[in-house]
Amino acid sequence: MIIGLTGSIASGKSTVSAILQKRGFPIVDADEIARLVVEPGSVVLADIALHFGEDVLTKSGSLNREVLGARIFGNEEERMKLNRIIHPAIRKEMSRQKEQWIMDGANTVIMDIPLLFESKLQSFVDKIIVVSVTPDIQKERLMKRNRLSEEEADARISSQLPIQEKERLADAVLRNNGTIEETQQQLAHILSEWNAKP
Ligand SMILES: CC(C)(COP(=O)(O)OP(=O)(O)OC[C@H]1O[C@@H](n2cnc3c(N)ncnc32)[C@H](O)[C@@H]1O)[C@@H](O)C(=O)NCCC(=O)NCCS
Ligand SMILES: Nc1ncnc2c1ncn2[C@@H]1O[C@H](COP(=O)(O)OP(=O)(O)OP(=O)(O)O)[C@@H](O)[C@H]1O
Repeated sequence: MIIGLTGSIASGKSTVSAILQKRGFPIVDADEIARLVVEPGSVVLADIALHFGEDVLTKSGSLNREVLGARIFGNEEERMKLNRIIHPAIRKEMSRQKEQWIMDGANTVIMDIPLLFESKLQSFVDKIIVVSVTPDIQKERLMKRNRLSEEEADARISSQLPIQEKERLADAVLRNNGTIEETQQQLAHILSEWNAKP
């Protein structure tokens, strides 16, 4: 079974994915792949520099994530431009890793994809878990983790589908407002209902 793990920015996907990894589930992580495909020397990074200018690169030639983030969050045209450049490479590598895990005999593969609904990737997966938080907690955790102002946090949150919409499209919703232990319990319940084993 392929389980899609999604949610909103800073709702707790990586936290849940770390719990799953500890329990032995193989993880395909779209954020990690997004970093892999822009490594110095890659075609995708060259393409980004061509379309966004050399100032999105650091002196050593790697991607300056802070600069590019500030350019795309809050500017829909720029964000779509980046998505068009980087998403095909991310999708290709996600499929490759998934196939590899299946060939290696995994029963269940977890695909952690923040933009699963926005990018219409539902057909990649059999079941979808949405990790959800209330808007206040989400903003607070995002501002703290990324050291963002309220305005910057709002720009990132509003670049994605509203969390309520994602909840409606989910097979299961994990409410990550409380402690990690509470989240862990909800997760165990979902996995046992689906009989999902690594
Ligand atoms: C703009 C970049 C360089 C900013 O890097 P930064 O280290 O600040 O953020 P990071 O990559 O850790 O992403 C954090 C979260 O932001 C959200 N996010 C990232 N990219 C996007 C996007 N294009 N649209 C909407 N939300 C996004 C996701 O929820 C993600 O989990 C980076 O996010 C990026 O390369 N984005 C494009 C790739 C992408 O769409 N990634 C999302 C998963 S496919
Ligand atoms: N139940 C919880 N209690 C307290 N803090 C939490 C909880 N769950 C997650 N956090 C914290 O909230 C922040 C966001 O969580 P996490 O990074 O897992 O979200 P994410 O959905 O993966 O984010 P992104 O979309 O940006 O990749 C992190 O700093 C994390 O440590």
